[in-house]
Amino acid sequence: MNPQQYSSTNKIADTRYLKYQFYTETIEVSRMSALAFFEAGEKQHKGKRMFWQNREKTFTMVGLGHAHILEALNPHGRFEEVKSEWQSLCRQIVNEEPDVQPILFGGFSFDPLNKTQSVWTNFPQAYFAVPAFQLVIKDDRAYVSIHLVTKKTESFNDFEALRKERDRLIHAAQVSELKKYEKPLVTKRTEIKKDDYLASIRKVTEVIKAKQAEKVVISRALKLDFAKPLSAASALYQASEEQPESFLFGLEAGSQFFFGATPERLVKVKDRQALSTCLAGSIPRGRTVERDTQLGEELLSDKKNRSEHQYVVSMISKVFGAHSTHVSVPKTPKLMKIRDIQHLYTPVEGELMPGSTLLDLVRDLHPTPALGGEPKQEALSLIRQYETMNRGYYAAPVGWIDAKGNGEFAVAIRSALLNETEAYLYAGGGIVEDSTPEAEYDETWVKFRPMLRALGGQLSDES
Ligand SMILES: C=C(O[C@H]1C=CC=C(C(=O)O)[C@@H]1O)C(=O)O
Ligand SMILES: [Mg+2]
Repeated sequence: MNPQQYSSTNKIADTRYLKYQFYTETIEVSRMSALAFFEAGEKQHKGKRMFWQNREKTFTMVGLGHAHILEALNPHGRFEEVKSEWQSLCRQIVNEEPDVQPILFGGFSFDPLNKTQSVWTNFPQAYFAVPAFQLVIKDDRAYVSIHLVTKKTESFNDFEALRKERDRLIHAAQVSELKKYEKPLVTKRTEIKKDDYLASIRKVTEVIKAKQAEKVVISRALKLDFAKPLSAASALYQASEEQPESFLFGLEAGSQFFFGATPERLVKVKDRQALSTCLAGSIPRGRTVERDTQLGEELLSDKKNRSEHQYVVSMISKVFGAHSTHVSVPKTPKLMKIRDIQHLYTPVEGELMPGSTLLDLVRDLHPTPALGGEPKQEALSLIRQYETMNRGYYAAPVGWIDAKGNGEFAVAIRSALLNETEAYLYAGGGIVEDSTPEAEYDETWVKFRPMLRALGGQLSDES
């Protein structure tokens, strides 16, 4: 691979990978179910699997096993660390494949400075991996790649063993019966620190009225207990059934599995074209067409929701202005209608400037005021102060980047952490001057709905 493919302005001299060789081999295979491939790795690769499907369903990636792991330890430089390590590693690619690139998949925690004890024990501040076996389905074609990152110069035997395992996985995925996954049986549903959540909204609203911040996103968690452990494949299946019009992602870290079906793109880069989505401001769907349209119109003209949205548009436009040219931002939001909820939505596009990369955009965008607030640092410190939980990877960037610098990150909302027989679900909302705790509380219930339905935790009077 040509080292110049990456920005030549990367001045961090990284010698860590000079001794490594990064071998890749890709074959085209008959199309198969991505979930069946994920499931085929249940025994050999459990704890080290990844799943991604974009909102448009034109790109699906499944990763099984880790050829290489990148974990960033420095809370202040984690984006840089991942970026420079990935660039260095890509320089060691021995042979370039024409159809698909090796992918680095993973995510970041929402706030590395939040020290609140949490259930996210297996997830470091940044957790990325190059899969040993990578299935990519795009343009109606399927490819399986093997990746081997090694210091050994003679790795013929290792590669032979990987080919055998690849063929086993493909065969298992192609001949497996389509599994019927049962809805899990929920034995208990707990609202975590509901009173603290309501109190935090009151406090934050006061702080906003006192002009110490303009917007702060406050969230809360629900816990579900299951009669028996829920498999990662089954959780993904349920999420895709319930929320097909979203990004679908899953990231395993040992016995824990973070997954979700989010409508929100943080940023995508393809051939140096960058695209982000401003998504903030919400109202439920109506039961009839008339009511639905009426609610949509109400959302479009509601002052509080428009202000929630505008902070996001301004911030994303500003970040795009710093990293790209030809920035386009529609003047007024549209509606994004998904199964349970309607959102205000504004796409932002631009052409990356030389020297700017996808991970630079991720670093500067996260968290947008759709998940953090405005101003960013004040909002983060208010969240640390008033939100009595640790978000872990909820509301943080999860996604992928390939060896050419193309990739996409979603904002990991409408998500849950699966921890054997328990699941933690998260939802929040943008608090502005005229927010009320009751309305925000109701809004979180609507946002919990897709994951609750997927995990069988909805009450019988909820749909
Ligand atoms: C924080 C969440 O949603 C964000 C994204 C869209 C709309 C939002 C809102 O209207 O408050 C939130 O900013 C969540 O789903 O947990
Ligand atoms: Mg809102």
